[in-house]
Amino acid sequence: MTLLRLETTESIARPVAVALDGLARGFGRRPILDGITLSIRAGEFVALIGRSGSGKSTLLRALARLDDDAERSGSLDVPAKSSVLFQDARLLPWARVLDNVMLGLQASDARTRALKLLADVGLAGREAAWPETLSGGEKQRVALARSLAQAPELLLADEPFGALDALTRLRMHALLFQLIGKYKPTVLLVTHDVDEALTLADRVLVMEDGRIVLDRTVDLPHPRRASDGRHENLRRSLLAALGVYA
Ligand SMILES: Nc1ncnc2c1ncn2[C@@H]1O[C@H](COP(=O)(O)OP(=O)(O)OP(=O)(O)O)[C@@H](O)[C@H]1O
Repeated sequence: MTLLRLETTESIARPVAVALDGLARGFGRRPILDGITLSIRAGEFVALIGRSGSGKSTLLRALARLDDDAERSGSLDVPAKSSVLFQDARLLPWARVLDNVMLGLQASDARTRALKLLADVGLAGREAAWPETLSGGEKQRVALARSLAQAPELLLADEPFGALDALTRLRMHALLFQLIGKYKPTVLLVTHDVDEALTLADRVLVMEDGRIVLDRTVDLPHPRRASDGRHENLRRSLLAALGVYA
């Protein structure tokens, strides 16, 4: 009971990492984000789900400041240090694994840091490998190591496991959860997968037509169990918000 009260106090005290106020984006006057107001606390793990075309990637790109081509209004406050993890690992094919992870690192301890991150993702000993010799899951491990090596305050992940087989995806969930616990960035994960969102996130947002139509806290202990009744109820309400009735 005491522990519960302490955790609640801590979450209230945590500073806001991401603040959006009336954020709107469009292309050629076509509105895609329709005035989103949202705040995410430091260290919070937020999953964003929604139908295809609802605007999830557009929102993520706005947070990553990768949307110079869009018509824009509203305000956006995000941490200076953020990293983006995409569905494809986007490794440089001409650079070995270690050099891929060290890419863009300025600090004198860049090599040590990259080696540590590669060990964290289970790729110790593969530092000299070329990207083309890695499996899809291994490539995403390198991409995850590269993202975390930047010590991001905000990790933005756009369907990072979408192209992986089901078993590899489950293993990546466990790895991501473990590393987020260790490095504690704020996370926004875009996914189509309600179960992925419920396995990992503290909070799930459902997006539709450029708006957040549902914002649910996932107040369930880890590891999350689909057999838990509250888990199942939450799953159903998220699916219903997506227009799917289970
Ligand atoms: N650079 C762009 N120029 C024009 N239209 C764009 C651009 N980027 C996105 N859009 C449009 O914005 C809408 C939302 O796209 P977005 O990629 O954000 O959706 P999404 O929810 O991430 O979809 P999915 O789940 O299929 O990836 C789509 O209709 C898309 O065509």
